[in-house]
Amino acid sequence: MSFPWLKGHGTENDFVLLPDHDGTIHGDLDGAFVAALCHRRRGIGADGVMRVVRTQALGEQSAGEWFMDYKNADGSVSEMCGNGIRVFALHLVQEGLADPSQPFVVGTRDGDKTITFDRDQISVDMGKPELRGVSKVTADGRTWEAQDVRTGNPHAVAFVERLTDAGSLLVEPDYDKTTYPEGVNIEFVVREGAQHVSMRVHERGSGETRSCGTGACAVAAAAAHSDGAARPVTYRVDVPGGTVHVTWTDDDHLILTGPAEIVARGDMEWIA
Ligand SMILES: N[C@@H](CCC[C@H](N)C(=O)O)C(=O)O
Repeated sequence: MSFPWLKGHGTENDFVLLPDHDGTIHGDLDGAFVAALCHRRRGIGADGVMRVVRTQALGEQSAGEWFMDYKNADGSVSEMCGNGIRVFALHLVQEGLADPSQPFVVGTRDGDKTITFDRDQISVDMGKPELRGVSKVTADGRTWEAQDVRTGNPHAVAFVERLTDAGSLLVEPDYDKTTYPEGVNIEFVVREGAQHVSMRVHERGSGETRSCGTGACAVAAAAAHSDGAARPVTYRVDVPGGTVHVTWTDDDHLILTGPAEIVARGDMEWIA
């Protein structure tokens, strides 16, 4: 059986999109199938998969018609993906399923997210960050303190001198399993100037990726917190795949702004 699919990315965090509007094609979106699709050698290759499905068809609660059913490259479920939701929103707009002239809502496992288009930039209201305590992360034989930040999903943010300090990131850095029993996305951050940082990330369920939107939000919140910055404040966050901006508003919301691109579409027959 063939089914529609698309490939897209947001600052090179790349995704396979599976339109399944009524939830009749992909069942529960099997984790093993997602992992096979995402494999960089044996599959299509991606950091994650997003099923484009009606909220009602999944039985989820959302004010939005469309729900981002997101899974990581290893098939595990995550609550939220900041780059993915911009790609998802662009797809809805390109297919005439959402109107970019006004804000619209997309449902996620982290609740409803409001999307706003401004030419080639897409903004997502990511909600309120939660800054918890500090734990430790270890990579390439070195250990740093890391700020625990929740931006819908868990993050450990470590400020380092150089992005290369974290080594190859081919293996998952060590982290405090008591603080993060559900696993964690780990960001290594360098300060580049006032309200300007750069980062690398090792994502839970996907390994090192070229960008992470929820991670950029966690990094901006951790930097603003340690700077004692007055709100509203905007941080520029450089990632290996480009640049995003994060504004921490007066009313304590993080707004993630960046690009998105759909690069391919077609029908697929998965025969593996
Ligand atoms: N790349 C994403 C985050 C995807 C989910 C993450 N790996 C997790 O397991 O929480 C982003 O852009 O936010």
